[in-house]
Amino acid sequence: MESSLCSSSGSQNWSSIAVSRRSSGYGLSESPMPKVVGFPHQNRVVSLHVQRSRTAVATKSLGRRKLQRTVAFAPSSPLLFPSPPSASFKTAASQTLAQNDDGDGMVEQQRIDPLTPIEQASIEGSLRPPSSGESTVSITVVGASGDLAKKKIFPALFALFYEGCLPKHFTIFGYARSKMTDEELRNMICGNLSCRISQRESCDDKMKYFLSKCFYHSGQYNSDADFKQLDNKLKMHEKDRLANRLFYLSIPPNIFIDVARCVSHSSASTQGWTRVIVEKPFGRDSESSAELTRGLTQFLTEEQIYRIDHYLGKELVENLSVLRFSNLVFEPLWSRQYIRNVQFLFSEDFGTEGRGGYFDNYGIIRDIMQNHLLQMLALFAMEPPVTLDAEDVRNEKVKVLRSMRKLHLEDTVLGQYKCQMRGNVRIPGYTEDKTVPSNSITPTFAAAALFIDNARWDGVPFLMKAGKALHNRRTEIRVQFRHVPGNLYKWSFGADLDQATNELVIRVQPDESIYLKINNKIPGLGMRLDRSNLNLQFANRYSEEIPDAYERLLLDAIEGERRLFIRSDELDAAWAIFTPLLKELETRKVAPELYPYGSRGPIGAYYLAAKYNMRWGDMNLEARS
Ligand SMILES: NC(=O)C1=CN([C@@H]2O[C@H](COP(=O)(O)OP(=O)(O)OC[C@H]3O[C@@H](n4cnc5c(N)ncnc54)[C@H](OP(=O)(O)O)[C@@H]3O)[C@@H](O)[C@H]2O)C=CC1
Ligand SMILES: O=C1O[C@H](COP(=O)(O)O)[C@@H](O)[C@H](O)[C@H]1O
Repeated sequence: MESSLCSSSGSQNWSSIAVSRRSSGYGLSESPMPKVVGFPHQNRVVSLHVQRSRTAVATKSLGRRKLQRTVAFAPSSPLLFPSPPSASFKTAASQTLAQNDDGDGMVEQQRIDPLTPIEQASIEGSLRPPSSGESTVSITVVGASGDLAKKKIFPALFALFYEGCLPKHFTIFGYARSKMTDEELRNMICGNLSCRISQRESCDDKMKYFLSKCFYHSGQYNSDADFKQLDNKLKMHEKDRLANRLFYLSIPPNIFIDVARCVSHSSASTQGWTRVIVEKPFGRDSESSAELTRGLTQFLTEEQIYRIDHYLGKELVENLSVLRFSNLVFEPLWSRQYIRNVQFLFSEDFGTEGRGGYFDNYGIIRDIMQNHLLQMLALFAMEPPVTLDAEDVRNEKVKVLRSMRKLHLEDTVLGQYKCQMRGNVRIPGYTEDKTVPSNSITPTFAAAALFIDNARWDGVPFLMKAGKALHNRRTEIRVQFRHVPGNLYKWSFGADLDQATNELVIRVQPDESIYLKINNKIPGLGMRLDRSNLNLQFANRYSEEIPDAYERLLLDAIEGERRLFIRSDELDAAWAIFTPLLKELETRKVAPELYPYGSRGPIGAYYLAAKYNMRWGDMNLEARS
């Protein structure tokens, strides 16, 4: 159980990897006192803080969730968690380093990179171990006065604290230009905090304690002096402990680079790690995305940048690989041989209310398809990774994204919602939003047919559909299987054999579930067939509350687990698929088809599916609940 994992005794000891050029790379568990190991690495020193930690045991090969699984199977096995680790483990870790020194292209290239200020500081700092032997994590939410911070980030941090997943020593800072006292920040946060339904004990006490660890600093986003003041405040809280710092950039993208510079120059940890979570949008197309990456990497290493896509933190997206790779009934079917098409569906039953200013500059393709749906597609379609390590998984994602055909207009349908009457109430259309230009042609709906030109998926349409102001709120992956060859019961389906195809539905939200549509005999003396669902509904099966995506991702960032964050080459590959279409839309000023608020979207989407001889799974009668 996740909750028991975080609450268990080891949760307050943290591993710290100071200047490792590779993210989840090297972790050793040794003694209660942190040690600093310096590795001469040609002209530079790569150093590791080696500290007693449950998570630090073999960090490279055992991620948190792998540990979790191990705990679940053998909770009391002393062999699984040797403490201190065996000599053989230490040797294995040293060999990893030696191998990297010798032949690894990535490290080779890094040898000639100049050190960033953060690295320089960290390297210098790492030669001065902290005197107390303890470590602390400081989390600064930049853009703390904003919507995302209020609704998602602070509540997720509290949930982690509530579950015992934050280390013993932690401090949370809000940073933004708005003037606010610590108390005002706490008042702003507290309305959105909630305790897990399953375990409400000491809820009020925990909230009070958590709020007492939250502080606020007001400053400009481009002011080194303001970030230096933040640094001083952080130091007061960190005392003489080894300080690790996480910055969450919950701000508009045009100020990402200013903040990265200020963090790097004025607020980076000089001893422990410094990591920066960056929110989407990561650019508007291939060029602007590459420019953003170039800007950020002037001040941060790629390993310090955690590009967040909150869909990767959703329970059923995380479950996708488990479903596929650990079930014999699915794994062999996962190819063009058995799968006819795959659909990635996103719908919201509300418009862009309140976010029209942001949205109009991006549109639904950039807001949902290029990131959330494409990330799910990559996880769905990638080849089996060598291990579940971040780099192995991300390598496979990059490969499958690079095998995808570039998207063009003829395989796309665009829509924009218009006003609709509900009884006597008039629900305004997109362009009636005051923050949206009245002649905007930004799509609030899009459907697209994508293809992966590799051996596994050749010819299989991967359809995406995403829209705002539709009839329901739902995110799903639908896998439609091929017809059964020579189906003995085909007479019972009439002319429409499509009625008989098996369909696997992974409902990401709401009402998380996985169900498989099968053909079944209706009980009785006759022979009548019926479509039924083998249904795994999470709410019925599991009593645990499903954690919010931001909880998982924040915890991963604190632990240095990078698997669910987007690497820069992955981002490049993702933009390469959509940029030609986005350019085409801009130059040709393609007008979207209007659809009424609360409807099922433009009719054009049906024709797109028909072009590939398929139907949208969410349009079947049985999917209409
Ligand atoms: N809200 C959501 O659901 C999602 C948001 N995102 C992304 O997360 C980030 C934060 O989202 P959200 O909280 O909604 O954003 P906000 O627009 O609320 O911005 C956050 C804070 O940034 C500061 N800010 C806003 N505009 C500017 C500006 N032009 N120049 C300088 N500072 C500015 C404001 O703080 P102050 O004035 O106090 O400095 C504001 O409180 C954005 O990048 C967004 O795209 C991603 C996914 C979902
Ligand atoms: O990133 C975004 O996601 C939300 C939808 O997230 P969900 O977790 O509520 O499904 C979307 O509303 C927003 O437009 C987009 O920027």
